Amino acid sequence: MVDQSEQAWRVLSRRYGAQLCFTPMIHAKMFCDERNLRYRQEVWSTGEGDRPLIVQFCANEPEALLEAAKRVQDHCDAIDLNLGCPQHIARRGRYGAFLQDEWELIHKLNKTIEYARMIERAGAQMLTVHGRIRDQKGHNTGLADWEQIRCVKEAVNIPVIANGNILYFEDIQRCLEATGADGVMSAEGNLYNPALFANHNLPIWTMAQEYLDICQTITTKNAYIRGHLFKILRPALPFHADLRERLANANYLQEFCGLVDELKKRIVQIEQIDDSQLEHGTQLVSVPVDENGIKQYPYWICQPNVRSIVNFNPPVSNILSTREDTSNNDNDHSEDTIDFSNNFLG
Ligand SMILES: Cc1cc2nc3c(=O)[nH]c(=O)nc-3n(C[C@H](O)[C@H](O)[C@H](O)COP(=O)(O)O)c2cc1C
Repeated sequence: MVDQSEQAWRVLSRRYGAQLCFTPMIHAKMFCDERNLRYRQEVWSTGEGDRPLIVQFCANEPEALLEAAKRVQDHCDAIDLNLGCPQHIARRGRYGAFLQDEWELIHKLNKTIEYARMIERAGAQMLTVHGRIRDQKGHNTGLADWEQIRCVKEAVNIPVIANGNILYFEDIQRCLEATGADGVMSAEGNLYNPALFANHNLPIWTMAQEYLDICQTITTKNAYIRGHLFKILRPALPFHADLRERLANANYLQEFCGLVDELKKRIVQIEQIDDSQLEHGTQLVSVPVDENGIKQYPYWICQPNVRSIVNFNPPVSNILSTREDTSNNDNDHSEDTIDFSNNFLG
């Protein structure tokens, strides 16, 4: 995840059950540019315990992809090519989901032809499929279509990782059963509750403090930290606008730590919470569920952001895409939907 699956976040996510992590998407050409070492330092760091790790690149020149891959090959377990980013910047840069229009180029990049099967024949050893089309972003995100992922899984022989709609721990098993996939990937679900894979719902301050502790030992950009804290603390921030403001302006690790402590102090006092009971991940046994299947956690517990489900518009039939980058506020829906399912299903 761009700006969000940095080393410190991966350490946290692995502690809570993530068994395989991806780096943020890295621009292969910029990564290899000796005049842009700053970019390389910003987007790439790893260390002990950060395996298995997949490094994701975006590229439209085979040579750049190869060179970038060679630079990291001793520090990771696989290289992933982004074929899913639907943002403006990807269109301008001719990468991500816009390579869907450039099969010749994909063929060159992967030595294959014919999308899912093509990618398999190319020598890809694993395929991660996000069951949304390119236009499903921003307010139109909606639900991912697991049926389409199942079709891809049936069409290829390499392991398939299913992606999309993982809000709760139970969704992992549901998704595995619905798609027949070999694994499940979560992006947004993980950002709002990094303990998703461990079936824990910790207080937001416990999770935030643990992440900040990791950042004490792994240098992490303030912008990344701010982004993560906004998501972890999200359910409580509307009630503490002053802390939201402090978070927006914080520039030192100590400031981040201070505001998380303050938030905790306030909530524990207001809600009369016995924090000692909660530190190690309480299973909230009976959480009410609304008519859309959304669990009604207290606002101080890590929980998914359900924006995309609430605004769900049924997607057109036969959809399929790879992954989407929702990190930018890109609300351009002017493009036509492109249906690749027939190519996948053969
Ligand atoms: C903040 C953010 C950054 C993302 N960055 C990337 C990226 O760098 N590469 C990629 O393939 N997908 C990226 N995605 C898309 C996710 O990998 C995933 O396909 C999408 O969010 C749907 O999965 P989810 O429902 O679990 O969030 C990003 C998503 C988010 C929320």
